[in-house]
Amino acid sequence: MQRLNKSITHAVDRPVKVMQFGEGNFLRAFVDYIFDVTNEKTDFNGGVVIVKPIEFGNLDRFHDQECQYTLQLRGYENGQPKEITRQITSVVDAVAAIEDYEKFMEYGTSETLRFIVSNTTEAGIVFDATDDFNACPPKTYPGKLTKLLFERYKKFNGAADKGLILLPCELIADNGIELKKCIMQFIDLWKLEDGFKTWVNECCSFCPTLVDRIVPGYPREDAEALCKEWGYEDQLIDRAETFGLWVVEADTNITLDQLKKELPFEEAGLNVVFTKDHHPYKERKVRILNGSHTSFVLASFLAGNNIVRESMDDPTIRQYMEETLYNEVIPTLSLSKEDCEEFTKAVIDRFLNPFVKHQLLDISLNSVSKWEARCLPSFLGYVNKFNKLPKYLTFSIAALMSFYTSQTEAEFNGGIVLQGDRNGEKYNIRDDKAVLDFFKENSAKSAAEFAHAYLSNTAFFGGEDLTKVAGLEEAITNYIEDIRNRGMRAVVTDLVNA
Ligand SMILES: NC(=O)c1ccc[n+]([C@@H]2O[C@H](COP(=O)([O-])OP(=O)(O)OC[C@H]3O[C@@H](n4cnc5c(N)ncnc54)[C@H](O)[C@@H]3O)[C@@H](O)[C@H]2O)c1
Ligand SMILES: O=P(O)(O)OC[C@@H](O)[C@@H](O)[C@H](O)[C@H](O)CO
Repeated sequence: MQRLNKSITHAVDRPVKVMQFGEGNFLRAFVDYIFDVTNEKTDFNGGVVIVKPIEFGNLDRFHDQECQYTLQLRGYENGQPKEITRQITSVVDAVAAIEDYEKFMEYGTSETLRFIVSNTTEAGIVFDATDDFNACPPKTYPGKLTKLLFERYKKFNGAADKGLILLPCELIADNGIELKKCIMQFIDLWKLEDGFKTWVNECCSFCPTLVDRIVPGYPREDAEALCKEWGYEDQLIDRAETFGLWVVEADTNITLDQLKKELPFEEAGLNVVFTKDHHPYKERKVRILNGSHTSFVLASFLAGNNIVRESMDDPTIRQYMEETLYNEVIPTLSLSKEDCEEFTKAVIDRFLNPFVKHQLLDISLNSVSKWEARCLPSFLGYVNKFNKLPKYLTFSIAALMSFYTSQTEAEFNGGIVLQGDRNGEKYNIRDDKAVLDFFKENSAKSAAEFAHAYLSNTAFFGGEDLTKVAGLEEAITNYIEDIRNRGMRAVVTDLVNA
């Protein structure tokens, strides 16, 4: 069978206007789709060049099919099933920042470039004082970007119209502001000239954004049948839900009107909100949708489920999930109860999407930092507001600790994971090395010692010592002991019935 290529998709040659750091499933199902539709429906006419920002992995799959790929969006809209299968042609090239450094810089300093998007996971936007300006490229994402901007500033003699608009998609708080902060730190560390600092400050826009689309990615089970049906081979098939929302905040260097004009997403009929304040959208999404994932997924997995949809069909987990959101998360949010309840209802419908097989183990990646970012604010908000422990959010800590229980290391995708045991079946626990080392060392201890070690580890809870929360250590100790003795299914069933 022929490999997908430009002659099949009839891709049009377009100038590179967008540079995208990250080649993962999410950006391809979201940002590249958005630019693809915008190219079709408006005169935007911009290509995306994908940059692989880290050493890991290679871009052969992209080059083998001239960066073309098929995206399948599936879900329900107004009670009716909806499916969009679309050949994405917006990506015009893919380069590795390390291996293809010169080409990467060529794109970075091209006349036509105007936007930078990124999704480098929660680990990407960091300042590291050991990063080196003279390295080609510097090792961190913000370090690479600082050097790229500097080369651009030099090449165009600081021309104001050669500044860039940065649209980071990472799910961290104030992603645009954090990214700019890191760049400013690198400018100071590397003693780059004042004119450059002024150019970055005045001619580049760092727009915080919030993204929302559930992307399970490559459909392993169906890929062969799909390729047969389409009549071509595609190693980059991507699958996601039909729902998608991008909230983009204008920074002070650009007006909302100019941003809308430069990014004609509204004209293209896309669900993009341009706003002066993205915070309410972010709080609602991260605390309700992501917080819900992080609080029920580990318990659900240990209770025997494998995907989100199956968890929603499990009455015990469904009740766990709904009571967490309605009784414990929503009362801690700043938006109105009505607004939050409407959003929650929509999230439940999205979790029920029969076409999306979202693996619990995929969501479980890096759960310790996710609990801190997505659940801790609701947990502490509830304790402060009601002066008691929230039943389910408290239990979710014990579920996380049970899921992370292991002394066995294994190799996975070139890295080290811990191997958990679900009734004799092995599963991978994937997180930062320091987190895995902690659980390897502590998870075999008595329930009381394990609970004390975890809750008092302030690095896991934004500097908070959770042993100071009245009754928490005892509650977690009891849950852990109970789960060890009777298994997750029995304990979680009793929990929802209590
Ligand atoms: N999958 C979803 O449903 C979904 C939805 C919304 C947001 N997200 C966000 O997307 C991210 C994961 O993306 P994905 O699902 O496409 O996974 P992925 O593993 O396919 O992609 C991750 C990307 O991040 C890059 N990366 C990883 N560590 C990095 C580092 N330290 N510095 C620079 N780049 C780094 C990788 O090169 C890769 O391009 C997560 O941060 C998640 O919050 C995912
Ligand atoms: O992608 P992660 O690993 O950061 O988090 C897992 C899920 O909560 C997440 O992917 C959601 O499905 C997504 O954020 C929805 O927009």
